[in-house]
Amino acid sequence: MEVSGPEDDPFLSQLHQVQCPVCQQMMPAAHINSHLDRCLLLNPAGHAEPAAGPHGPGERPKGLSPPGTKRRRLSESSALKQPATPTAAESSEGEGEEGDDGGETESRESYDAPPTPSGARLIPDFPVARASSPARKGSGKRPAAAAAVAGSASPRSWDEAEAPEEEEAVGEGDGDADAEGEDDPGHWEADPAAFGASGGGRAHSRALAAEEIRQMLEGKPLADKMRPDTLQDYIGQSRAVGQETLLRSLLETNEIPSLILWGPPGCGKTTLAHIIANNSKKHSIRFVTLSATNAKTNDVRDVIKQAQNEKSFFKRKTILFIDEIHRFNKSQQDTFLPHVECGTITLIGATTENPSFQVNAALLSRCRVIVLEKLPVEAMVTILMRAINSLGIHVLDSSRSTDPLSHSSNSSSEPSVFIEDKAVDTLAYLSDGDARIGLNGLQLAVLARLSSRKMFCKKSGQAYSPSRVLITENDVKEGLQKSHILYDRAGEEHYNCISALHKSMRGSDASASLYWLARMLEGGEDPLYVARRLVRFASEDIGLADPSALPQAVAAYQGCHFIGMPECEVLLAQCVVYFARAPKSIEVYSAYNNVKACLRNHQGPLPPVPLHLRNAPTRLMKDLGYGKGYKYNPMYSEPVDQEYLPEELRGVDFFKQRRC
Ligand SMILES: Nc1ncnc2c1ncn2[C@@H]1O[C@H](COP(=O)(O)OP(=O)(O)OP(=O)(O)O)[C@@H](O)[C@H]1O
Repeated sequence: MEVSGPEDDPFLSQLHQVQCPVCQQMMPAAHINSHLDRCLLLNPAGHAEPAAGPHGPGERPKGLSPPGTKRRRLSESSALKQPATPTAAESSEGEGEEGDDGGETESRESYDAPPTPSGARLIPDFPVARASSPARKGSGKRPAAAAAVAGSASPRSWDEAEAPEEEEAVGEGDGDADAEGEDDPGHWEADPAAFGASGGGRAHSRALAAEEIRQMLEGKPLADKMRPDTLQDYIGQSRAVGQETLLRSLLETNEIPSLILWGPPGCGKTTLAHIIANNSKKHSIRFVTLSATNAKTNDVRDVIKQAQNEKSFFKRKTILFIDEIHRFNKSQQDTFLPHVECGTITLIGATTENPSFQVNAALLSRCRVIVLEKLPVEAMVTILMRAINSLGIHVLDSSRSTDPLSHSSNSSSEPSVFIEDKAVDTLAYLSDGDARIGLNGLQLAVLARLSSRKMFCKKSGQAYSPSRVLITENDVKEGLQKSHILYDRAGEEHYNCISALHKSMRGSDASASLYWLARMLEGGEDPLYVARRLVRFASEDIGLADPSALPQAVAAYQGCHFIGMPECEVLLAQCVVYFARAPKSIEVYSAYNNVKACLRNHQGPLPPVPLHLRNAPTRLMKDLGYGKGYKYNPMYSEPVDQEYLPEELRGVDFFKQRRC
């Protein structure tokens, strides 16, 4: 059961037109959130010229464009170099195909037309530092529409400047990361002023020295540092928590129902729980975090006991967040059931697996399932830009010839670290909707670049000057390769690699099989996807040549399910090598295919089941001749001469050849 809003209905979307509060362009309501994400990139302070008027909707009157300023073209960033892959297509699905409010004369076109791969993101002229993030502040008030970036326009504030209390975390897990912060020597929280929702704060144009940036990036992963605390900074996911969704109203009135957050890795499940935690603490609700990867049933019982005490003595509610809830087995999940039922705890579970299969049906029926989607490229760009701005890194228009490194000014107010716009786009694209990969890839790319520069200066005896450093597209690709092997989990690579694995096992090449397995797992492939393929392989390619292959594959699947990555990788490796070395037989597989072909090619009605093979549980059936003449094999010491196929198929042997 997905929480949905009117924007989910394509028909209503057509009827219900809304106006963008930033650029004034009219568009279907369903597109407003994704449009705003991007429109605000162009008009961070809400200074867009009205699009309607004598020039038509979305058309900018000539001359209104600020001199020397190019507007970022959304469609271009989403087109991103590999437009044909399923990932690219998927990314844009559901988020609307609209471009921005456009610049010059093509705005209307870019709203409707498919993305064009030609242009780079347009950014301000070098070296003038300007922000590109919608979430930055610095220009005084946050534009009213900015709230809608995350689908929020509620007057009720979710981001009152209040330092969140630490979450109560039992065991280790994502929830712990937040609690670690204070003690972490490399700790740095993303400057909330740099992208907060209430105006003021660090201006994007603040120039930071390379060394300063390097120090900020050390320590915790950038993804953790950038985890938003408020719904306003929660990018995308408008179908789940956008304006006018039921969930959003419930959250805003602090009526948190029990929830199952279902979505792919890095799409914001834990982040949404973290935002709910921040908010609930303001209302004196306890928020306890457990990770099903390491929590025991006793931990759950302890939490429930404490929740009961809090409820009866202090009338205090408890929200229990369980990350990776699918890792709990059914009986562990049963532990929650009565307590969710009677309201002792409000359960929020996060899972990457389909809850219909992985969550107890009784528990599921007491929770609202919120489906979070893979983040589209545009949302990824917004998230990356938020990090880039808060780090004080400046985006460089790579189509321009000016070389920032050769710029001679030594003014300390000028930015010293730049990133190519196409590097941001590439990172957004290759992250495949996983913000963690994108942010951590960015962190590695910048750190690697800054560190190599420092090393170079040290080796060459030059004084290390935190002058200009440019992060290129290649740097981010390398960064991604280090943090995450380039692997398109939803696109062609996914199918290419699984096919290569299957063929290597079929060809009995254990070494190559391991290679393809590692390529997928290191690239972030779901181990259960690989395990499912192994189950299939066990029957299709090994079959009766080694009947123990199938139980092995099923065991590997279950093992992966129990322990998850990275521990389960060795289970898969063992199974893959076993299969590569196993004798192969396609006897059953091809015979079964022959039968299917026979059925498919059959002309006319299928032949009836021979009477002697029919069961005869009633007298009437017996009278009709059901079961008559059937020879019960165990009663015969000799082989029984009896027909089992319909009359017209007599003599067909599906193991020998296709006869139909
Ligand atoms: N919608 C979002 N808006 C802004 N930042 C996001 C969003 N989603 C994810 N992030 C960033 O990505 C990081 C990882 O996201 P998060 O931990 O919420 O993913 P997840 O869906 O819980 O993934 P997993 O299933 O792997 O645990 C966060 O720390 C945050 O910085």
